[in-house]
Amino acid sequence: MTDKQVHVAVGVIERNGHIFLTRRAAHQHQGNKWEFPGGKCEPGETVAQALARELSEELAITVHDCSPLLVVCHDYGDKQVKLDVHWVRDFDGEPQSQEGLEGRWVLASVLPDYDFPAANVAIVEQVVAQLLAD
Ligand SMILES: Nc1nc2c([nH]c(=O)n2[C@H]2C[C@H](O)[C@@H](COP(=O)(O)OP(=O)(O)OP(=O)(O)O)O2)c(=O)[nH]1
Ligand SMILES: [Mg+2]
Repeated sequence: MTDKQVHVAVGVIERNGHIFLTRRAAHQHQGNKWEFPGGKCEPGETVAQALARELSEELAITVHDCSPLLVVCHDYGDKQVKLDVHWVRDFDGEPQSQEGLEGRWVLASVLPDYDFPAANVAIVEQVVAQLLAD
């Protein structure tokens, strides 16, 4: 991982075939795009710890367990990201954006219709393929 690369813990929160998405704020990097909730890993944290912290802060849910799905490295030019994507199926609470962002449950089959950051193409493919296989 290079110095400039940002390590991000990303959660695919799934319940009954639906995935919870949030929409990034206009002023943020990749503003107004839909995303799988998550955020940057802090020094000394495991990805699972970072994900649990971010989802508690951003959505007020308690993650009990998560499992690795895939890692996506992407260069946006202005920023390089390493997205460490995990399934989140074992959690308590109803996700609700604590930061005033738009959020919604989306049926997996319509995920390709959403406007995500470029790095998310591979994630969406994996999620749809896995859920159709279930
Ligand atoms: N959470 C998340 N970030 C994504 C996705 N796809 C994608 O390219 N990103 C990028 C956008 C950002 O450059 C980076 C996430 O960093 P961030 O700035 O939102 O992290 P954070 O939640 O810790 O935010 P902050 O504390 O800096 O406000 O990863 C995604 O699906 N989910
Ligand atoms: Mg975030």
